[in-house]
Amino acid sequence: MSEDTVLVVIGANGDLASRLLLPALGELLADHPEHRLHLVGVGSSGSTDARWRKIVRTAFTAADAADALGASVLSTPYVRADASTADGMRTLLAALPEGRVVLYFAVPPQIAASACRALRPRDLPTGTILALEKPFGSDEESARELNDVLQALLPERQVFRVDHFLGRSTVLNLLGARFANRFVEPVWSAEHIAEISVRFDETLGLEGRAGYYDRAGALEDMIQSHLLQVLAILTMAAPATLGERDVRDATGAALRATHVWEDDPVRFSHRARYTAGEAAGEQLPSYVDEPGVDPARETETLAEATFEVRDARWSGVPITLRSGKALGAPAMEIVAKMRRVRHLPEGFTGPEEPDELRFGLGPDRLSLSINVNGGRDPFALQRATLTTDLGVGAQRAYVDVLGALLDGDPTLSVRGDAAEECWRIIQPIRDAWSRGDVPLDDYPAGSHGPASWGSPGRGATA
Ligand SMILES: O=C1O[C@H](COP(=O)(O)O)[C@@H](O)[C@H](O)[C@H]1O
Repeated sequence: MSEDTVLVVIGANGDLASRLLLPALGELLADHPEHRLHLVGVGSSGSTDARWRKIVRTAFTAADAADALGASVLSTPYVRADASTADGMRTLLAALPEGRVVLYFAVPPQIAASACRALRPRDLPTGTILALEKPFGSDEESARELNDVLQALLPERQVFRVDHFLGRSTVLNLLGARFANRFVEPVWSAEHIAEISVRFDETLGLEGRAGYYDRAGALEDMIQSHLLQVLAILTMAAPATLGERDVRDATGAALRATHVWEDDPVRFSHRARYTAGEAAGEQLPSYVDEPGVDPARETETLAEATFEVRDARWSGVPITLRSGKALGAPAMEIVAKMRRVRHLPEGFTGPEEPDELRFGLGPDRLSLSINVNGGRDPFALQRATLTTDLGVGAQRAYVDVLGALLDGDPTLSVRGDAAEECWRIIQPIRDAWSRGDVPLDDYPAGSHGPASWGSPGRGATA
């Protein structure tokens, strides 16, 4: 029989644990009752095993997985320890039951980093896995320094830099759509694709997260992390296998080749923040009036930037990444716009639009828009769009992340070198913004962004 897992949630009393991790764990265990685990809660404040078990039960019940608690969870001890100190980490490690240890840091990244710095390799039971949430470091240098700390503790394949977008079903579907279709794979290059846009417009505002978000902003919160991972999957060369090494080598190579379009962040990046308005039926104050926001920081709530993957497959294709909060409608999708046909036979009437392949990132769907004819006017071109729902939805992202963690498979977590690259890629934009070279525009909450930006995904014509 395989060893039991000791899943240690550091930050047991926090929002991430109760809102995302525990419901996802409940779902995972309901689907995979073969897992056996001790679920240890760790917090710096006093609590009890019973109170922690209640948090777990509430989250499992919300996920319709209450039975999984009795079936798969062997125990739910709570340990009081300050994980940011060496003493705290030792206290918690000494209190763990026997089994394969997975330490999940559901705490602010500075605490996770201090905890890792406080550890010595001999403190960690053989085979321990560490899971860290974003942001991983705060720039390329600090990410490298943290990677060095981790490398001294554990082999890379035991470090999970969690990016839940890599568990989103549409993002996973990109692999199948790209590499398992003869009519996609050969045309997935600059020769046939004119531009790509990845957009993640949310209607939600700050949701009380000023403490984190006001320091991060949209560029770091979404583009540096999730959307660059999506870009990597969209543009990577075909891996020989879906094994951890092949996939992460390929995404790493794509990121290493990625640069701001024309190396000109002043022209090819934009930032803005919301003013008062109504989004998703909720009245929102101006971002600067949200509780906890420091107006002097000039944090953007909407960011857009265009990149190029400078390799033989992609040079010359603008790839625009955009994400923001408090926008008028959710718009979450990847759009690959094809080039026009080399020669359109004379005689067609009607507009010939570039073909488009769209991947919806919520709802998750795939749609292909092409030109056809044969209607009442037999040679008039018209648009036909074929759409299909895909996958199981974004809410499963953490289920897949946790499943991979319990299976010890890091394929869909961010490798150390990729984490550093993502900071390197956005650094010229951060520099231009902090010099004040790119204006901080504004947009009313509930609008589609600053009117002067035009339509998103306009790529290198920006
Ligand atoms: O990591 C984050 O992602 C969410 C969007 O992802 P979703 O799966 O919750 O839709 C974003 O709202 C948040 O600001 C960011 O930190």
